[in-house]
Amino acid sequence: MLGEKITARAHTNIALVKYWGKENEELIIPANSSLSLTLDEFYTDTSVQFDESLSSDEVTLNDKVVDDKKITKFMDIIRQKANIHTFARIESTNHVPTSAGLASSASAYAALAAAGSKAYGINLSKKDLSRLARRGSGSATRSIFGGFAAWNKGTDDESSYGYSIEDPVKMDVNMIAIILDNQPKKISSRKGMKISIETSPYYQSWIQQTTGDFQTIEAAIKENDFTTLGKTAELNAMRMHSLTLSSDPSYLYINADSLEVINMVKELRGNGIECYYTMDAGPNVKIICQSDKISAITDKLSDKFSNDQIKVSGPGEGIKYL
Ligand SMILES: Nc1ncnc2c1ncn2[C@@H]1O[C@H](COP(=O)(O)OP(=O)(O)OP(=O)(O)O)[C@@H](O)[C@H]1O
Ligand SMILES: C[C@@](O)(CCOP(=O)(O)OP(=O)(O)O)CC(=O)O
Repeated sequence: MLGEKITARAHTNIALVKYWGKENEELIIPANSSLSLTLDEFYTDTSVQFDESLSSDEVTLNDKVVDDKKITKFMDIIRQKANIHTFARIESTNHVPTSAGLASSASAYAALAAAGSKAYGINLSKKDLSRLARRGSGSATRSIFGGFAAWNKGTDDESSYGYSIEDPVKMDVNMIAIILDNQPKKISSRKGMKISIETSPYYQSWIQQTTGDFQTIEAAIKENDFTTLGKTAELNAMRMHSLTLSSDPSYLYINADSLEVINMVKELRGNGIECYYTMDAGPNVKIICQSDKISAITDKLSDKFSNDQIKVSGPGEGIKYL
């Protein structure tokens, strides 16, 4: 028997308050709540169809056959919920560089959760969809929602879920991603955050600080206060990266090109062009700015980077079926 083929689209999100560390690795319960902006330019389309003639899941990612145990493990969670033990054909296309700190795992598992659950006949609310997506990759919890979204830390599977803070977004806010390297990173976020939580002597301070950053950014969104949002997001990102430096062994996602972009942002700011930077588990930098500053920033960036390395994105929408 062949099930119905279901296709879902999920956009990536970039955290303004980062998730960096798990309290429960199996269930992916984070050590802190996080908050993000979903982006319209980067997304994943995934289709799922179960097929009784298959003896294992058949997965293609960007038209290439992949053998990824994480995907099968995730599909097993869906199969268990649906009580259907048939394997599936899964086709996924990333309109975002894979594994390069541009949150491909966020859009990937949000799209797979939505397409997979529906293909196996389970209808989930957005909250339950976010709990399911979380089991694939933590940041995917937030990609179920558009605009500003959050992931409530919680303490167990039930209480650790995503929710919308504001969608559509009222604030004029954009992100400019500078693609410095589109190769998969050497230390995955999963591995990196594990080293940090286990060895950084500053980890507890991070938890305290990031709880305050969450409240500050949440209030800034409500008050349409771009300056506080940008400043706090920049600080939060660097606080996260300082955990990587203070870990044993220490590691670093920031490279020489990232530093060059960071310095450009500081220079632009010094010249009255308000903008802020954030970075995830890879060297690419994302600049947070308002619409009237985009051309001044991209002009400056184009002194050093080519046009196809510079991607401007506004707020994106939440999960949808195609
Ligand atoms: N469309 C997809 N479907 C299923 N799995 C995917 C897809 N795209 C990426 N992945 C998987 O997601 C993982 C990449 O996630 P990883 O967390 O390392 O990087 P990232 O998401 O790009 O960056 P970040 O650390 O900022 O989240 C890899 O295991 C990759 O195979
Ligand atoms: C730096 C981050 O982008 C880390 C994201 O980590 P992942 O969600 O990729 O990790 P796993 O849950 O282990 O799959 C910050 C964030 O998105 O909040």
